[in-house]
Amino acid sequence: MIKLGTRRSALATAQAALVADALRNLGHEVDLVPIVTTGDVNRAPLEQIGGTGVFVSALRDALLAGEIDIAVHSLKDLPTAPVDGLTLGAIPVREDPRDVLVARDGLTLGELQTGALVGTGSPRRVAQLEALGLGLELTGIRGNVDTRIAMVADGKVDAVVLARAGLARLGRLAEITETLDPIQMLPAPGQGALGIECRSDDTAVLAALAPLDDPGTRAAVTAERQLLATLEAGCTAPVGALAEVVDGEDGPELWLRGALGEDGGGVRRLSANGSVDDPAAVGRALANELLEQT
Ligand SMILES: NCc1[nH]cc(CCC(=O)O)c1CC(=O)O
Repeated sequence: MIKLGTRRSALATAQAALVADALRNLGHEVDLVPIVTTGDVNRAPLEQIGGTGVFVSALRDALLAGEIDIAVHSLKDLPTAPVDGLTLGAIPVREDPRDVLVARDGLTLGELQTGALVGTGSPRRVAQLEALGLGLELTGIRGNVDTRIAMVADGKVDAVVLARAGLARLGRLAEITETLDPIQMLPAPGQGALGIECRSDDTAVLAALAPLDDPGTRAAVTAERQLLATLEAGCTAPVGALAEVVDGEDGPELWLRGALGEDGGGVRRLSANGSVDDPAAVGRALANELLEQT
């Protein structure tokens, strides 16, 4: 019996169900264990209560205490610092990593008028939206995906920016009015990917998780997360990153794009290629290049 810990939000529940089903299809018995985190109870802005890491620590505590055997995380919410005794046993194939616009009347970003109110609490999204110079009015919002979409329907904002992957997992792709090109809006490091965490010494669970791992996704998100770690940006800082395994002249290569919000507004963007066998090196190199430009 594998005990899978999950938060109660619709997105966390959907993601836990995906992993539970995959494990059951492989013949494992899975028990879902609900976990409540500070971020679910306290509605204050995330920056005030410790960033998106607050969603993660309760799950990690339960893992280390043996109350659960695996935790399913949105990789973009998982702090980059390793935790003693825990490891990512599997990183499954990722969903479309891009951000999307959900706007009133089917509008796209380019169709929103100057002064249109766009809801997002993410410094990464704010930095990149402002850099487009569209004169949009940005307002910090928090809440789950349903709440954010409801703010558009209720006329509280003209649009919100969300991760496409979340909408896909909640069956709400029909709400999207535009999928944003990463040239304008680089997603968060790890966006669209799940990280399945377990105890490093739990050989039975590690063996159960191994078939769920996708090496290409693991390489891509390793590069993105190393870029973030090297920038020492933490999870609420304005960093965008997107890596892909592409066919190079001498076989597969890792292609990484990075975006860094600057203090005075504006966004610095760079990209790098490197070996699929050392994705962290690609992330580190690109981070250093971005820092050199400051
Ligand atoms: N920060 C909340 C969060 N964490 C993961 C997702 C979406 C799913 C994913 O990116 O894997 C979302 C919602 C959003 O940003 O729209």
